[in-house]
Amino acid sequence: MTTESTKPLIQIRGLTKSYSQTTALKNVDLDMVPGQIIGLLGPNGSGKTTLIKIMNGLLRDYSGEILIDGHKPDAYTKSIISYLPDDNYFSDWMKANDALKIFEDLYADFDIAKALLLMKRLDLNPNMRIKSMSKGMKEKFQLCLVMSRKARIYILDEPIGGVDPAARELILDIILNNYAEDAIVLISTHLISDIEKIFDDVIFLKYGELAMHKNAEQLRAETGKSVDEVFREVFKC
Ligand SMILES: Nc1ncnc2c1ncn2[C@@H]1O[C@H](COP(=O)(O)OP(=O)(O)OP(=O)(O)O)[C@@H](O)[C@H]1O
Repeated sequence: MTTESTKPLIQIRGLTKSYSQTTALKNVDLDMVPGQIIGLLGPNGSGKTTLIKIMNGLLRDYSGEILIDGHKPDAYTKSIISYLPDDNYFSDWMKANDALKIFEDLYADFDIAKALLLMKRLDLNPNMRIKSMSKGMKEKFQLCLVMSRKARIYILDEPIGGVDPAARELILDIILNNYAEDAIVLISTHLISDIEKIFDDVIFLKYGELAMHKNAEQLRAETGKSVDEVFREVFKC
């Protein structure tokens, strides 16, 4: 029986996306249920960002179907997804405080007090100009914004790529402790060994095709290996 909590919040069927010469996604089927942190893994060019962009309604010319809470990507699905892109989207003139105000205006579910608290934990000054932040500081700041929304789905594209190893643990702790129990957190990353302990499920994409979607604990039990080791075997890296 499908209960409310096991009913997929994200359903993808036969998803295919081509860019002129390249097929970035081929016939991908995926179900994602609430209450899970899911690792979206694959080597460079395997289609992770393409999938994330389609989920966020940023790419529309695909074939197949993607339903998020029963809706094709649209204004409603944007309102329930909190998205951390892998690039910086702020203007040069902005201070952190300005971005906080913009988030407050844009998203009804944004909790500014929470964002300020997370910034304090990460030693970020709200009066700092975003342009003057280092790459790692910008990443931390964007994560504070994104995790301060009470969203049903969080999509984090490389959330710890630019931060130093010492801060990574703190960031993982912030991710783990700041999403609702019935939300989905989808994390795309190359730093598998650093993050895998927080994954419930892992998805492997290989040349745009779904190579695996499995419970991380089950994968480790079946293979006697870490997710990182299995990944290196599958992708020979
Ligand atoms: N705008 C574009 N125009 C043409 N081809 C593209 C475009 N964006 C992506 N591609 C191609 O689609 C494929 C998938 O790219 P995508 O960015 O989705 O991979 P990725 O798994 O996110 O890679 P990475 O780990 O390097 O970020 C690649 O072959 C890439 O060259």
